[in-house]
Amino acid sequence: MAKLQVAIDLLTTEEALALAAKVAPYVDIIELGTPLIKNMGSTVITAMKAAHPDKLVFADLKTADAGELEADIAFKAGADLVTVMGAAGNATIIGAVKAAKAHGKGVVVDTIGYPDRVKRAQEVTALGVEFVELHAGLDEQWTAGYSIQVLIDEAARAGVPVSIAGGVNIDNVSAVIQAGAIVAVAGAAIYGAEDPAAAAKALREAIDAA
Ligand SMILES: O=C([C@H](O)CO)[C@H](O)[C@H](O)COP(=O)(O)O
Repeated sequence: MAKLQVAIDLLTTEEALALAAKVAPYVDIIELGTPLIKNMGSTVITAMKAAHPDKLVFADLKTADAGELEADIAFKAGADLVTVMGAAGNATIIGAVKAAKAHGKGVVVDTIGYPDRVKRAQEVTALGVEFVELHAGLDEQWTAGYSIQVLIDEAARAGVPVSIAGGVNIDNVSAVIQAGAIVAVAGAAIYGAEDPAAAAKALREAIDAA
């Protein structure tokens, strides 16, 4: 069954915990966004895992170097999954995977900004990562002409475990799952909704029906 990941791009631990409390019944993975971790440090990871020990806590570190060291910090704080940039060297990804194995946790590679996301997804899967995030970041989403269809098409031909992030919402989540993504990542569609719990519930139901 495909998973729903809520991406929390809020800026304080208090706000993140409040949102997670509302949407936890409907999500499998709670992502602490990069701006949130940069603002609050690894303490937000510890607080979220303590509040939701039954969920996978995803620390969106977007590591570009010192893979083993940065991943180790997040795993010690309570993360289950951490991100490393696909644009980083293989040595960085291998280092993070080493830390993940030591903790019994996992690494996700984020392909944001990478020219050929499918090729990189296939390469890094061989390095032992859990899955690869086919990702159009917020800046790319706000660029004229952006469509999530690009990511959906890439997922359909990736042939390796992928998630999709970059404007997932109730109108496109079925296509995201039907394309083969094992995880649908939804940020603004949940935290920006008037009723985040209802938004998460609708996404959960659409995923389960896809
Ligand atoms: O990872 C993200 C971005 O780089 C900011 O941290 C987002 O969480 C990701 O893009 C999902 O958010 P939405 O696109 O708002 O669904």
